[in-house]
This record gives sequence, structure tokens and C-alpha cells, in this order.
Amino acid sequence: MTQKPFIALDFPTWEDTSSFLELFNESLNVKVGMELYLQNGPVVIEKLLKKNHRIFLDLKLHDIPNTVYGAMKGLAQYDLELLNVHAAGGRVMMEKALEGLQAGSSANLNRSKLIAVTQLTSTTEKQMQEEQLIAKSINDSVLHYAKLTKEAGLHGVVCSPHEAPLIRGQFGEDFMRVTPGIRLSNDEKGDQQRITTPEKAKELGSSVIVVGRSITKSKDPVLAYEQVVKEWEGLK
Ligand SMILES: O=C(O)c1cc(=O)[nH]c(=O)n1[C@@H]1O[C@H](COP(=O)(O)O)[C@@H](O)[C@H]1O
Repeated sequence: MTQKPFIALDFPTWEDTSSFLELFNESLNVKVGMELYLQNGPVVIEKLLKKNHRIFLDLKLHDIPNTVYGAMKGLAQYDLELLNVHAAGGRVMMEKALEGLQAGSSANLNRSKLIAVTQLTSTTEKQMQEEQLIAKSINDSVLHYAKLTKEAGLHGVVCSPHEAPLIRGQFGEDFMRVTPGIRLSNDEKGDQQRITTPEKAKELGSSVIVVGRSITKSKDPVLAYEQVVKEWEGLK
């Protein structure tokens, strides 16, 4: 079954988050990132779980292996769908992240999937080459990080939909391609660089899409969400 899109809850407070969620009469797939989590703490996770929302906790951990191990072990207490780290932290860091997640999960609560960010969807090839000194194409860099991630035993990567066909071709259907950088046609791209519509993301082989501002900043968020779902599920 196709996973429903994850809505990025990039809000500063619980009040903003909760008034947004009240517009919907259903439990949703939601993404909690650093804006909401760092200002409000783990209590937001507990509140969202209480309301039966399914959570992608996007903290993009990137530190020495021992520190990431400890952080993941602590986060493993929550019933989360997805968590992430930066693949640039390296293979050992990713292995330790997974070990931490497993060490902290009770037997019936270890279904959380761990994925790694390859190249952020806000990064262009030119920026990557000039600022990170990677003398490769963005596709090569994303594929390289995907290979490291796969070797470390994680469940998939975060990339843009444009790289999804390459990754699926190389690592198979089960290795997740979680793709932000989604815009409804005519929406502002803002700081995102490697973007597509939900319909195109589906065509390119994303496993899951993450959508923020196209829904949260829309005049009618429920209608925008329905449009995203329609395109994503191929009903448009
Ligand atoms: O890991 C992520 O979720 C992520 C990775 C990435 O490469 N690009 C990216 O945009 N994201 C997140 O996905 C969301 C996209 O939001 P919008 O650009 O508003 O749709 C934000 O919360 C980002 O933090």
C-alpha cells in the first residue's frame, strides 16, 4: 500500500501545530523537524502519538559515532516510523546509530526505520562542487552516500525524487527513497533546489514524499493536502 505523504510540521510552537492539525479529521503522517522539536522538546512527540499521528522524527543527527549511538538509544523509546542521520557522518556513525536504535528499543517497539540524508534538496550541483569540494555530479554523490548507507545496514535514504530511479535501480525497491523537495505546480520553490510535483515523484519512484510549505502555507491546507494525496496516489 502507498504510504500517505508526511506533512512537515515546521512550526515554532505546539499551539501553531495543534491548530494546524485540528483542520484535519484524521490521523496523519507527520514530520517533526528541528524547528518544532528543539523549541518544544520531546513532549511534542508524546502529544502527537497520543493523537495517533505517525511520526518521522527528522533530527538529521551528525556527530561522532558514540554521541549518535547515545542519542538514538534515547530516541528509541518513542514509537516512531522514521528517524534520520546525515550520511556524511560516515559508515561507522551510521552503524552506531542503528545499534543505538536497536539497543534502546523494547522487543515490540523496534519497527522504527532509520534513513540517511544524502545531499540536501536545497543543494545544487554547483554549490556541492564549490562548497563541499566534491568534484562529481550530484547523482554520483547521492549514489555514493546511498551505497554507504546500504552497507551500514540502514533502511534507505533521503534524496530528491530526481535521484530516486538511480537508487531504486541500484539497491532495489525495498531500500527506501524518502523525498522532500515537493511542490504543487505554481507553488514557490523557496530555498528548495531539486524539486518536483507529487505526481512526478510517484513516476520517478519515490517510496515516501515529505511535503511542508505547499500544504502548511496554503490558504486552504486541507484542500492542498488532498491535492497532494490525489497526485501521489495517481488519482489525478
Ligand atoms: O530530512 C529531511 O526531511 C529533509 C531533507 C532534505 O534534503 N530536504 C528537506 O527539505 N528536508 C525537510 O523536508 C521539509 C521540506 O519542507 P518544504 O520545503 O516546506 O516542503 C523540511 O522540513 C526539511 O527540513
